[in-house]
Amino acid sequence: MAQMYFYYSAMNAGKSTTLLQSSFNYRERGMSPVIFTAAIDNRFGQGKVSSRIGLSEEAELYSPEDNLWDKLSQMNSLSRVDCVLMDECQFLTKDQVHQLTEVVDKLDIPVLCYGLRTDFRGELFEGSQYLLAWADKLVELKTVCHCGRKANMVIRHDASGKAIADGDQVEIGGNDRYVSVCRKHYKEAMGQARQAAKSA
Ligand SMILES: Nc1ncnc2c1ncn2[C@@H]1O[C@H](COP(=O)(O)OP(=O)(O)O)[C@@H](O)[C@H]1O
Ligand SMILES: Cc1cn([C@H]2C[C@H](O)[C@@H](COP(=O)(O)O)O2)c(=O)[nH]c1=O
Ligand SMILES: [Zn+2]
Repeated sequence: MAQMYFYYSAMNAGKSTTLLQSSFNYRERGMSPVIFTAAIDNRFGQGKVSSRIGLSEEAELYSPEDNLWDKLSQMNSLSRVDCVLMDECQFLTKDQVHQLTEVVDKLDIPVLCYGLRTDFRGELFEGSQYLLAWADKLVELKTVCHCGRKANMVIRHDASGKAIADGDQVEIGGNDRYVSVCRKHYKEAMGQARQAAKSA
């Protein structure tokens, strides 16, 4: 029986790298994986999954209004899909996570989802919330804070490099806007950001 996996982490933990490595593993066994990424995240050009260490592959795009069951069942009827690799899964909607469970349960295709657990405010993204609730396997990918602890939180900076405590949940960016840190250093940064906002 196929399963749904959620590989989650803070930013810069190697999610895209791991996804591309899985794709390579499927292909070298003569199998056909399909890669999807969020249309909104166009940091490395649209229709591509790229890792910061230089690997890159073509990807299908998804947007919140897309029905992933319709897309994937149609693709699978034209040519067998052996595995679905989904990047930036924090941007999935609740309905789309449900559609992906249907791909696993009805088509018996493994779905491997990669994404952030929480946003810069420490709140769950919608996609991550339902993946944490419904995936068969939860796998944490780890990265390191500047202090050496596991970095499981993400700080967003403004243009001048100051940590921000509030704002829209979604803002596309990379190392220029975000840094992954441990919970202790996240709390310190948020305390300073709130203090600065009060005295401004
Ligand atoms: N196989 C690996 N070996 C060593 N470092 C890695 C490996 N994969 C990723 N990294 C490190 O992780 C960083 C982030 O990789 P990336 O896949 O872009 O992360 P994410 O998708 O989680 O943001 C890279 O810059 C590199 O420092
Ligand atoms: C923390 C946080 C992140 N985002 C965005 C920033 C990036 O475009 C992606 C995550 O990229 P990754 O390196 O592949 O993990 O998500 C956001 O919109 N809001 C946030 O709070
Ligand atoms: Zn730390």
